[in-house]
Amino acid sequence: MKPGSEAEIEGIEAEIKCKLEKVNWLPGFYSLRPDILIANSKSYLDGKIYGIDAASGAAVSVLNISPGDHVLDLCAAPGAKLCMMLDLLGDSGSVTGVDVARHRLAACRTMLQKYSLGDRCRLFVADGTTFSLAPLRVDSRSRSCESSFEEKDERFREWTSRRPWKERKRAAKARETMSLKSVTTSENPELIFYGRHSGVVGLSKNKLYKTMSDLEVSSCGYDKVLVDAECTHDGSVKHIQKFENWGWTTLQRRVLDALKLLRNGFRLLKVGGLLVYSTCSLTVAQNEDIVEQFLKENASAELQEINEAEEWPCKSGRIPKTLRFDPLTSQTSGLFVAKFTKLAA
Ligand SMILES: C[S@@+](CC[C@H](N)C(=O)[O-])C[C@H]1O[C@@H](n2cnc3c(N)ncnc32)[C@H](O)[C@@H]1O
Repeated sequence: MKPGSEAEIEGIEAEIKCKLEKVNWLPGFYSLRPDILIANSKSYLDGKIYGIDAASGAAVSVLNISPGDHVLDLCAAPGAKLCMMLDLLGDSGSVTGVDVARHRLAACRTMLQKYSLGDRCRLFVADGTTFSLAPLRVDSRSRSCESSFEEKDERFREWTSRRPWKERKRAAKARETMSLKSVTTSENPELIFYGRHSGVVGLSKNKLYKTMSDLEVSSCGYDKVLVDAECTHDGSVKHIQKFENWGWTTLQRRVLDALKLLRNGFRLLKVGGLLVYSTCSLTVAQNEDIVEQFLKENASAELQEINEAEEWPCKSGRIPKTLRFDPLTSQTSGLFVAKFTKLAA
């Protein structure tokens, strides 16, 4: 439930004709009978309730988002976790959402606008395995992270969905080039949304597209990173049919992509920051094997205990400190969660 809407719970129950049962292990979460459809209800359309699996909510809460955090969501679309992160962030800090699928990220933008949550958010269509943009730290605390080069290029005005004709033409051309090359690595990520307090308004393009050196990342990188990697979705009953039709090659590709996403997410994390890696797959190949390989490669990565999980209806993964939610144990979709911190080199 959107924070602040709890007071209206009786009205919401009356409207959707169903009692909301508190999920007693996850604050702010309520469960509904599976036959209740909320998508057309007024409460949903007014943004008082969202539909998000409790295990996904748990993965976000593991990040321990606090006001002022600069958060990176490397696989953001369609955006349920991103919305929850923005809700937790309050009125300082920022969330940068990245996704390689433009149409999915556009749906995410619609959701942000529907829930009026986009104020501190920016969305980029980009490949998360190579994304390199720094968070925009505009508060006095971290001014030293800003570059001091002279800016001569034009500055971003407030976001409007009605883009000037010239700008739309430029964006369409950029998309065309991108699809021709079918890689985004050498191109600037495509900014498809930014909120009034995301740090983008008033900024020059040079500054927005400034990438971070490894040295800068240690102090100016993101405070929190979520890598909710694309997987074979076999932990979700809704998607299980798709998994049956996919083969060994799909699995191998997903494993490789997930490892690359995790590596890059971790590269962009500042020292002392937290990264959560999650997938909705139940396979060891997409979960524990990746964690194991990643820890082998990264002496500065430390797997963290998820203390909250003592109260949660989930099991330990095959590697201690990792978690697995599954439909039987947790009455949620399947989800694997691992939490890392970055140690000083
Ligand atoms: C499991 S979904 C993410 C769900 C999302 N976190 C949420 O809560 O709604 C995985 C997403 O990863 C995106 N993706 C796959 N490969 C990617 C890549 N290399 N870079 C960025 N996004 C990628 C897919 O387009 C998909 O939207």
